Amino acid sequence: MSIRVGIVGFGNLGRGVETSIALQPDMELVGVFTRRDPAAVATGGAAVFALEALADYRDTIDVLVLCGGSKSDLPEQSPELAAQFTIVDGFDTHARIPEHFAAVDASARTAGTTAVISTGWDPGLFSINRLYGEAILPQGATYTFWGRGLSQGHSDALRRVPGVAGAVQYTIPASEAIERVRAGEQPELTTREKHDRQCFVVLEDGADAQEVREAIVTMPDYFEPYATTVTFITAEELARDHTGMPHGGFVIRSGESSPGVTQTVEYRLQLDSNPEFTSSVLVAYARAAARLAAAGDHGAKTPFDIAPGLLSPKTAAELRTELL
Ligand SMILES: NC(=O)C1=CN([C@@H]2O[C@H](COP(=O)(O)OP(=O)(O)OC[C@H]3O[C@@H](n4cnc5c(N)ncnc54)[C@H](OP(=O)(O)O)[C@@H]3O)[C@@H](O)[C@H]2O)C=CC1
Ligand SMILES: N[C@@H](C[C@H]1CC(C(=O)O)=NO1)C(=O)O
Repeated sequence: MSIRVGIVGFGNLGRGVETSIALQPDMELVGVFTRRDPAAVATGGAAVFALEALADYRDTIDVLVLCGGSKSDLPEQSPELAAQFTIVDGFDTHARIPEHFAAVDASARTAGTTAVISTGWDPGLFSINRLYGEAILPQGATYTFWGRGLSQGHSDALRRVPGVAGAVQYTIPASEAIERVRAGEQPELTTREKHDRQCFVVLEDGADAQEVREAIVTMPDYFEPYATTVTFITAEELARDHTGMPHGGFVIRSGESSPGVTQTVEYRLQLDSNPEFTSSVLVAYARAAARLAAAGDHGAKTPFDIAPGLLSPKTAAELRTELL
């Protein structure tokens, strides 16, 4: 029996989820549900429906993959849709994950659904590797570096600023900080000492550039903690120079298992396409969410709560013989 999937929101992630589902032996895509006019949304072949039509699909969709923006879509959509469906989201406003979890958990427990939140790569796979490092090497230091690459969450946050017609954000890691970490110094590094953020913004006609710049650099959680630059460009330049979405980074845990015995754990990603990779993670967690829901394991989950085997289309017996 295939897992029947719905996509909510059709942007970079939504397109990636459609592509990823086509690669899965045990999944089928029921359709895309959008807040826009369905006729205006071009998919790779998937049927498109108005978001309001979702209520008619409660018996024909096993799990929804929510592809909205974390700045303002998911805080509303995830709790709302968890009241009707098993869902997966990539909510990535780290400072607000506890409150997002609480809101989604209350909704899912009341409805008897399962909701996997904050999966992807960070939060997500990087979070899991930070946990492994700290559980295995209690004496040590953990570091996370991203980029240079395009952050979808920060680009989405830029696009939500009044007066912004289009935007992208690149994350730049501090090479000196990386060198100190790799040298085993275990330095104390502030947020500002690890990354800079470069924003490229297209203004709406009549928007005030200084007001937009100020709204960006002071934005809590996203830009305020960082050295952030804002460059205004034309829509033509955005379309010509900023369509690729490569990214990547690494998590490193350096610690001592006994005095003088240093152990280093590193997990690295190098991504041609941030959205296609993130979508692939969301789809694997959609499989886990559907299985947890079928087993009656309801409420909100983070990637920490989910056994890795649930992500695989292989049976537990196959995993024991092939991957253990
Ligand atoms: N955990 C992780 O590691 C990661 C998390 N993410 C999260 O994924 C979120 C979504 O990223 P991304 O897909 O790049 O965001 P997009 O801006 O591409 O899409 C967000 C939403 O905007 C709407 N939209 C898309 N295109 C248009 C358009 N042309 N006109 C009007 N509305 C549009 C869609 O909703 P609708 O169809 O309803 O209009 C869509 O769901 C990010 O905010 C980030 O938080 C991303 C990467 C990694
Ligand atoms: N959630 C991020 C995924 C990684 C990238 C990132 C950053 O560049 O700040 N933080 O986490 C994204 O939206 O791309």
